[in-house]
Amino acid sequence: MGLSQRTKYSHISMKEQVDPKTRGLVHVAHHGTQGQETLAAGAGSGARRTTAPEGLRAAPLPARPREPTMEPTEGGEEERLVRCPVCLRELPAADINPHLDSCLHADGPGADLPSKRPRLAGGPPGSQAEGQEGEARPAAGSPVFSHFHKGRGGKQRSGAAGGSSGAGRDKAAVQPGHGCSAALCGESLAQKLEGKPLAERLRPDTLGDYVGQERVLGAQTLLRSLLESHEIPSLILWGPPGCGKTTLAHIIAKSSKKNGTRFVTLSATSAKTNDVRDVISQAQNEKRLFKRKTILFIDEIHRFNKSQQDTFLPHVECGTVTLIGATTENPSFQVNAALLSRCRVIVLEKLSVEAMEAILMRAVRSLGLQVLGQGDQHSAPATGSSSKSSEFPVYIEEKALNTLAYLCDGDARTGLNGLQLAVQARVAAGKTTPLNTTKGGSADGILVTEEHVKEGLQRSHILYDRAGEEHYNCISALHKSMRGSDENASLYWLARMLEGGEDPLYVARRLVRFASEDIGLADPLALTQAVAAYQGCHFIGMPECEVILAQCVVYFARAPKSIEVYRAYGNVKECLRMHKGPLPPVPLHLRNAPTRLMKNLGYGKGYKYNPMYKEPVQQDYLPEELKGADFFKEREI
Ligand SMILES: Nc1ncnc2c1ncn2[C@@H]1O[C@H](COP(=O)(O)OP(=O)(O)OP(=O)(O)O)[C@@H](O)[C@H]1O
Ligand SMILES: [Zn+2]
Repeated sequence: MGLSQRTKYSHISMKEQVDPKTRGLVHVAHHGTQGQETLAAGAGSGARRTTAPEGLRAAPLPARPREPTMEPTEGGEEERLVRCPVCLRELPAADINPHLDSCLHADGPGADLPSKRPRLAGGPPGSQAEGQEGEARPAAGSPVFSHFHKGRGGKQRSGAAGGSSGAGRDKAAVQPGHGCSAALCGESLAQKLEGKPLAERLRPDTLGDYVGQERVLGAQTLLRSLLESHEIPSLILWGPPGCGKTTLAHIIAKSSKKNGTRFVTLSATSAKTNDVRDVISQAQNEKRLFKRKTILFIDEIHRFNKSQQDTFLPHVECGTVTLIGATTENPSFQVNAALLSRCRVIVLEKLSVEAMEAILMRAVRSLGLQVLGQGDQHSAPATGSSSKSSEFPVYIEEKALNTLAYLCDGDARTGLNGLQLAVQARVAAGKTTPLNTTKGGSADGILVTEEHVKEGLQRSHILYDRAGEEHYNCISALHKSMRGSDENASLYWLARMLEGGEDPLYVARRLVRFASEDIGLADPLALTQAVAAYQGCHFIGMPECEVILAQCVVYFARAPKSIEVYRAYGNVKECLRMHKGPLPPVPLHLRNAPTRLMKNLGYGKGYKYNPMYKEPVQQDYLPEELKGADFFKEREI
C-alpha cells in the first residue's frame, strides 16, 4: 500500500540486510532466529500525529557494532582478505573454508523477511505517517462506526485450510494456554502484549494457519500444487493492505528453505539500485557455483519506477532469480508490462468477516483470553484499580470480537493491532468486573467489551487507498451526493476521503469544477466559494482545513443547481466535432481591421458598434451557416 505514496513502513535497508561487509544479520540467520526486531527499524520522516502507543512502535535499530573486515593480527595468512563467492563478504583467507561451509548451509544473508511495523490505520501511505509508517489518524466519531454495523457479512468463505483456526467461537475451547501459538507459548499475558506487535508474532508460518484466500490457495488450485511441489514461479501478489501478501511470501520462504532455496527480501521503499545489483550478482554466483536458487521478495514493488523494475527483467527471464512482488496497486498500471508478463499475478482478496474472526480467535487463544458469550452476565466494572490485575483472568465479549472482525474491513493487521490495544489498555487500567457465565461460574475478571475494542481500533478501519480505486470511487460519490443535494452523504464522502488521508487540495479542485459544472449560473457565487476554499486549504492545510471543505461541500449540496452553461458549452464542442469540411470563416464584419489592407479587404465592414444604438441591434455574430443555432436547447451532453 502506498501512499508520495504511502510510507507505510520502512524496512531495514538492503545494505543492512545483505551488505556482505555487515555481518550482524547473517549471524542472526545462522542462529535460526527471525531477527525481526532488528529488521523493523528505520529513520522516521514526516511525523504528524499518531495514535500508536509506545508499545506498538517498532524498536529502533540497535546500533550494531561492525565487525572489522581485517582482524588485527601479527601478520601472515590472516592478513590477506579474500571474498566469499557466495555472500561476497571479505574475510581473512584463513577463515574462508570454515566460512564457506557455514555460508553454504545458511539461509543466506537477509534470509528472513523484514518485519513490519504495526500499521494502526489502513490509511494511505505517507498521509499522516508517524515516524516512517505510523499512519495513525485522529479518533473516530461514533457515527462512523454505527454505519458499519449495518448488514454484517462477508462474501468469502472462512476457515483455515489446516483447521487450526476455525471461525467458530467455541467458548469451551478457549482456555488459557490452549491453542497457543508457538510464538507466544510460555509467556505471561503482559509479556505477550509487549514488544513485537501481535500481528507480527502471529504471522502464520505454514499454509495450515493461513486463513481464507481459498480462491487462489484452495486444495485444487494451481498455486497450491506449485507450492507443495516447491516449484515457485515468479509471482506478483496483489491485494489490499493486511490481507496476507507478506505472510504468503513468508510461508513460501519457509517451505522453500527446505530444498535449499535462498530467500532474499528487498523493500521497494528503501532499496537502492545498488542493492538490487548486489542481490542479482549474489544470486548469479549461487546459481553458477552451487546450483542454489534465489527467491527475491520485493515488497511494495509498485514503488520501484519502471526502469528500476527493468533491472530485474533479464534476471527473472533467465531464471537467476524468482521474483515475488507484493503490491496493493493494480499491477497492470504499476508494474512494468514486460515484467508482468513473466510473473503470475495472484489476486488476494480482502479477508472476509469470518476469516477475520478465525484470525482473531487464534489470537485470543494465543493470548489466553476467555470469550464471554451473549448469555454471560457481567455487572459494571468495579471502580478503583487493582494493583494485582495481572492475576485476574481476562475476558473478551464475543460481540467485541464480531465487531472487531467487522470493523477492520478485511485488514488482519488492523484487527490484530486493535485487539492488542484494547487488551493492553484494559490490563493496564486493571479494573475488574464481577462475571457470571452461562456455565454457572462467577468470578472477577478483566473484561474487554465492544466499546474497548472500538477505541482500540480508533479509525484504523477506514480503508482508503489514496492512489488507487477508492480515491476515484469516493470523489465520484462525493460529486454525485452534492449533485443530488444530499448534504449528509456529501459530508460522509468528504470525511471518508479526508480521514483516509486524501490531499485536501485534490478535493478542493474537484469543488471548483463542481461549482461551474453543476451549480453554474444558478448561484454564480459558488465558484467564488470553491476558489476561496481551495485557497483556504492551501494556506492552512490539514487538519484545520477540513471544516473549510465541509462548509463548501454543504453549501454546494444545498445550492440550486444548473447545468445550463455546462450543457451549452458541451453542445458547442459537439457542433465543432461534428463539423464536416473546413470550418466557416469568421464573418468579415466581426473582424478587426487594424491596417489599411485589411480595411480594403472588407474587414470590419458593416459592423454595428452596439453602444452607438439606442434600439437593440440586429446583427449576426455566428458564421452564416450556423445562423440561428441555439446551443442552449436541451440536448444530450
Ligand atoms: N490470510 C491470513 N491468515 C492469517 N493471518 C493473516 C492473514 N493475512 C494477514 N494475517 C495477519 O496479518 C498480519 C499482516 O499481514 P501481511 O503483512 O501479510 O499483510 P499484507 O497483505 O502484506 O499487507 P500490506 O499490504 O499492508 O503489506 C500478519 O502478520 C498476520 O498476523
Ligand atoms: Zn559467505
